[in-house]
Amino acid sequence: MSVKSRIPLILLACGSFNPITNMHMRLFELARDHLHQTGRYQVIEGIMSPVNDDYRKKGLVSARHRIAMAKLALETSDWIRVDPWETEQESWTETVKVLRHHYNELQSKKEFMKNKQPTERSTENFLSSQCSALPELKLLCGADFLQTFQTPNLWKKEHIQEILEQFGLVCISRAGSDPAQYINESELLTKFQHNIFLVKEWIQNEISSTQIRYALSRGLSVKYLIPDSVIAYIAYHNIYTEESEQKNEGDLLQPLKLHNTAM
Ligand SMILES: Nc1ncnc2c1ncn2[C@@H]1O[C@H](COP(=O)(O)OP(=O)(O)OP(=O)(O)O)[C@@H](O)[C@H]1O
Ligand SMILES: NC(=O)c1ccc[n+]([C@@H]2O[C@H](COP(=O)(O)O)[C@@H](O)[C@H]2O)c1
Ligand SMILES: [Zn+2]
Repeated sequence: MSVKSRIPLILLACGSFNPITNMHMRLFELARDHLHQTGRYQVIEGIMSPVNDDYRKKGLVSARHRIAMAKLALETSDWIRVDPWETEQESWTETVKVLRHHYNELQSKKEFMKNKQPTERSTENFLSSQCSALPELKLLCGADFLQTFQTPNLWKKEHIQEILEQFGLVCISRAGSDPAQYINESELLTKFQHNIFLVKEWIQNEISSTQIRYALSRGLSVKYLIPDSVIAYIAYHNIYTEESEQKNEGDLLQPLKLHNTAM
């Protein structure tokens, strides 16, 4: 299959990014390599969508800062961008609705670009009149994210189904998580496994935002784990403190509040 006849594809990663780490950016690079190696896809854009403040996760600092840090970190990427839409909504948005939003955006852009000249931007090029099909939009995540599908009251079954059936998932391995096992254990995931790309990261790396926040709060170095520009931003605004770590302490995650019918 020539590069031109490949299916254009956009990767969307949803998460706290509190703060963004080098591994968050690696997820995109790993997923793109894997999809290109299938010979069927051409990855044209990566979108990082930080979660709304109303998600209520412990230690979640303001979206304004999380967005600013992600923008700084992604300055050196020519294909991954941060999208603030989720953070601009009045409350937390279910992930399937974030996917729907971005897909609708693509459709509107396509309509707009119909008779326009191609520009230097990759996505707009694909949306111009030369290409009839819309790009596919897939949710990008780490293996622990896939595991959360099993948590009672966290996800609606019909949402998991829509994510898998209408969009698809690209899942990067993570130490301590066995995505193949989660698929086997779930009838729904097994049914749609043709739409789940499992990507093995051979250079295992257990950077996590939580560990970064802990290190920072103890005054330890996080250099080479997150970009220098992000380290400088955190220091300048004194973002991660003992106080910020107490935020939402004891609170229930918004999806659990919304989906727990027993409450
Ligand atoms: N080291 C890693 N390996 C694989 N996937 C990762 C890794 N770190 C983060 N991810 C993935 O990145 C996405 C966003 O994750 P998130 O913002 O929760 O980061 P995190 O490092 O897991 O933070 P926290 O420690 O606060 O949970 C999720 O899909 C998560 O699985
Ligand atoms: N039902 C849902 O749509 C649902 C439930 C739990 C988490 N999520 C999303 O998954 C991501 C999880 O991020 P964290 O791993 O940082 O908690 C967030 O973007 C959150 O909005 C979605
Ligand atoms: Zn996480």
